[in-house]
Amino acid sequence: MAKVKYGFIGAGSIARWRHLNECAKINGAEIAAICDIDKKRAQERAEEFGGTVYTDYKKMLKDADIDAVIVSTPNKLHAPMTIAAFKAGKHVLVEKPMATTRLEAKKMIEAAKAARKYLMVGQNQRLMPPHVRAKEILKSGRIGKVVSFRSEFQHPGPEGWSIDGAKSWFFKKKDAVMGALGDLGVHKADLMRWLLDDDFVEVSAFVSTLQKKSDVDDHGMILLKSKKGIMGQITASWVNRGPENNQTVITCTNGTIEIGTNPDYPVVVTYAHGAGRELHEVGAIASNTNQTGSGIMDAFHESITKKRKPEIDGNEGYASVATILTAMEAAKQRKTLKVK
Ligand SMILES: NC(=O)C1=CN([C@@H]2O[C@H](COP(=O)(O)OP(=O)(O)OC[C@H]3O[C@@H](n4cnc5c(N)ncnc54)[C@H](OP(=O)(O)O)[C@@H]3O)[C@@H](O)[C@H]2O)C=CC1
Ligand SMILES: O=C1CO[C@H](CO)[C@@H](O)[C@@H]1O
Repeated sequence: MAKVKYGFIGAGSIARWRHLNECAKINGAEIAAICDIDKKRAQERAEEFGGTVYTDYKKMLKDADIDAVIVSTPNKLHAPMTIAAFKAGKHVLVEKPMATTRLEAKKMIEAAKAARKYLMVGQNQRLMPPHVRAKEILKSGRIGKVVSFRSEFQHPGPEGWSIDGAKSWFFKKKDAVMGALGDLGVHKADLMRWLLDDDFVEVSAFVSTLQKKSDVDDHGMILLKSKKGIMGQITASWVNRGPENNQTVITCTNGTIEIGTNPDYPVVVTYAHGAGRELHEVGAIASNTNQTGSGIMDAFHESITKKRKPEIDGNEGYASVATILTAMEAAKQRKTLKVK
């Protein structure tokens, strides 16, 4: 079988540490092209991983040999680049948040349908080994039904991740549109929808901008209610100066699951009424580096080669980003809103 040829738009942090790295290790995958508006950056990546260098993604998309495209650029560019890639007949893996408005997200889904190509969204928290284990435990039914949860993603801010440090686009409304809620909260909205096998129907939220360098929110909290009636809380923040906090605690009728609260045991189950504990040693929760589970690139490649719709498709991406967009609206209006 011929190799699947991939083109990368955006050669920054996530492309470098995850997508290109993972792609280079996949049998049957070829890094055919790397595009970045910063030519030097694209050239550096191409020296390391191979591929033709582009600075204009529209030119790259004209290459008929490229089968699939990975969009990892500032949020605002996700939708136009994805739609252009579908028009050029490519499959697309787009980073989260998939879009910055509901309309854009819908147009991306329609464009995928019209092109008969796959759209996958980079909501990679679902693939982290502790989260996969927690899902298995919940599914087994041994700790009963979920009642409530809290899930947090707090780290010192994108300057530690992004290629441009404190000057990064993440802090600029014109490129990022959303702040910490859109950046980290969307991971948690997606994770919780998937873990609970449920959708959020009502939200209220608070957001603030605590750092001068940011003109988007950098600290936010959402209260959520699901279709099944589960209530929970998501915190997303770029102002935590301690170690990264990527924790989830799920309370069920027969016990509690803690994910990421104990450094030695990423998943801890405590049964109700002193009926014992389970300590699970299962890999790490990691975004840009040290990923120990299978990555999103592998999942995307598998979907293409096995001709199977990606599990994290456009509709999944839509439901997660719509939860966050509604939370942002709820915060602004100081109201509880129905997720739409
Ligand atoms: N799933 C996950 O765990 C993660 C997801 N992400 C997501 O990935 C996306 C990218 O983030 P990250 O890699 O950290 O950001 P970076 O800033 O490190 O990289 C983005 C790159 O895109 C380039 N770029 C900007 N405009 C264009 C354009 N028109 N054409 C081609 N390239 C362009 C930037 O160049 P320049 O700097 O010159 O503008 C930069 O090199 C974000 O949406 C983020 O939310 C990020 C990290 C982890
Ligand atoms: O998981 C992640 C780690 O931090 C990055 C910068 O805030 C995010 O964009 C990313 O999704």
